[in-house]
Amino acid sequence: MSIKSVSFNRKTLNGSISVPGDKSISHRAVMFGSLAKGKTTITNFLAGEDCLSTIAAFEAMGVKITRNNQTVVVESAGASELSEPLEPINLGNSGTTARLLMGILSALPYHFTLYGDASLTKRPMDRITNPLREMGAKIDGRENGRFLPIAIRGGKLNPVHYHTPMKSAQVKSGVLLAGLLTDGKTVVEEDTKTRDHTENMLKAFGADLSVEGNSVTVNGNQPLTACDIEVPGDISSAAFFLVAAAITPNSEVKIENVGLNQTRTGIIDVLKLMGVDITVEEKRTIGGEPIGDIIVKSSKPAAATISGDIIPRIIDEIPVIALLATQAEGTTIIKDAEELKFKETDRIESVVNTLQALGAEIEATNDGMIIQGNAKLKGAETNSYGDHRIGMMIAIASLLTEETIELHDDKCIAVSYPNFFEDLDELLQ
Ligand SMILES: O=C(O)C1=C[C@@H](OP(=O)(O)O)[C@@H](O)[C@H](O)C1
Ligand SMILES: C=C(OP(=O)(O)O)C(=O)O
Repeated sequence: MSIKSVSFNRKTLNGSISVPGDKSISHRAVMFGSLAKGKTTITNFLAGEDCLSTIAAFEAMGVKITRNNQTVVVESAGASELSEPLEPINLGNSGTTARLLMGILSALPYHFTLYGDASLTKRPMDRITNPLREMGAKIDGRENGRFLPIAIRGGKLNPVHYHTPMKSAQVKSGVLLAGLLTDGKTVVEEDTKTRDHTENMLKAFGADLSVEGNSVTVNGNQPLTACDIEVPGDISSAAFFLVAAAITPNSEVKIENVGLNQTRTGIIDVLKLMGVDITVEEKRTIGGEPIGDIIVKSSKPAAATISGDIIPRIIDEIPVIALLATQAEGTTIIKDAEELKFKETDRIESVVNTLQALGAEIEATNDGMIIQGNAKLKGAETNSYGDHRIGMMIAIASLLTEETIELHDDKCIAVSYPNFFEDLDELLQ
C-alpha cells in the first residue's frame, strides 16, 4: 500500500481550474448509451476507476466502447442485443455501478455474477435486491443477497410502485432501470429528493418518463435512442478546492464549468450558510444539466446546524464540510446523515477518527457528528482506509498544519479524481 507525505510549503490557493467530469453522470452516460441503439459520444467523461468499472461491465456484455482520454464512444445495438458475460463482473469500488447495474441485469435474460473490492463487499445491497425481488427478480448472494458476491438469474419482471425508505439515488435509479426494461409503468416515490441525473438523462435518450414532485414514472420497454452527452465538472470534486480556498488565507479560486443541478448544489448552500465568500455564475445548460463557475475567497466561516432535506444534496461532501467546520467560529452539528455509514467507509467513523487524530474536537453521533470550531490542526499518521473522499479531505487538511501528514493509501483517490494532486498543485501559490 502506498504512503504519501502530504505537506505543502505553499498554503494559499489562487487561480482557476476545471475539475474532472461528474462521476454520477459519467456512469449513467455509459449505461444508457449501452442500452440505446446507435452511437453515443460522451465528452469530458470522468476516467476515474469507478467509471472504468462501468465501461468494463458493458464491454463484457458485448458493447463496443472506445475511450480516448476523456472522450468515450459507445456503440450498441440496444438492450435486447446485449450478450451474456462469460466471466464474473468486477465492480471494483463502485457502489453506483453495483446498484444501477443490478437493476438492469435483473431484467435481461442471462445469468450474471457480480463481485467487488473489499470495501464494496461490505456495503449493503439488500436496499436494491429487496425492491428488485418485489418485481420478480431472481437474486442470490451472501447473507441472502445482502452482500456481494451476488448472482442474478435475469428475466422478465413485473412493474412496481415502490416507495423507497432510503434517501438513495442509487436505489431509485436501480428500480427505474429495471422498470425501463419491463412492460408497464414502474413508479418510484421518495420522501426526500435525491440526485435526479437518471431522470434527466433517460429523457434525453428518449425514454417515456415523467416526474411529479418526488415521484418518477417510467413506461417500460420503450427503446432508447443514442444521444451525445457532454459531462459537466463534478461539484463533489470541486468541493475540496472550494473549502480549501475558504479556510486558507489570501486565497481566491475559480472552478469552471461545474454541474449546478439543484439536487447536487447543497455544498454551495452550506458554504453560504456558514458565511463563506462564494459567487456562482451560471452559464448554460448541457443535456438538461445547468453548469457554471464557482468562485470562493478566504473567509472566516461560522458554525451551522446542517440537517434534513439538504443531506442528500451534500452526502458526498460531508467529509470536507466537517473539515471546514473545524475552522468555523462555534459548534457545527450535522444530523440526519445515517447514510454516511454505507459509503466506501463508515464516513461518520472515518471522518471523526481522522479529524480527531489531526487535533480537532469532534464527536460521532448516531446520524452525524458534532464539530467544535477554531481547531489548530497538527500533523499525524493517517489512513484513507481506501476511501477517496477521506484521502482528499486529509490532503486539504494538510494546508492547515505546520507538520507533515502521512497519508496511507492515497492511491484510492483515483476512484473519482485521478489528477487531484496535480490540480491542487496548480492552485497552490
Ligand atoms: O446515484 C449516484 O450516482 C450516487 C448516489 C449517492 O449514493 P446513494 O444513492 O447511496 O446515496 C452518492 O453517494 C454516490 O456517490 C453517487
Ligand atoms: C459514495 C460514493 O460512491 P459510490 O457509492 O458510487 O461508491 C462516493 O463517490 O463518495
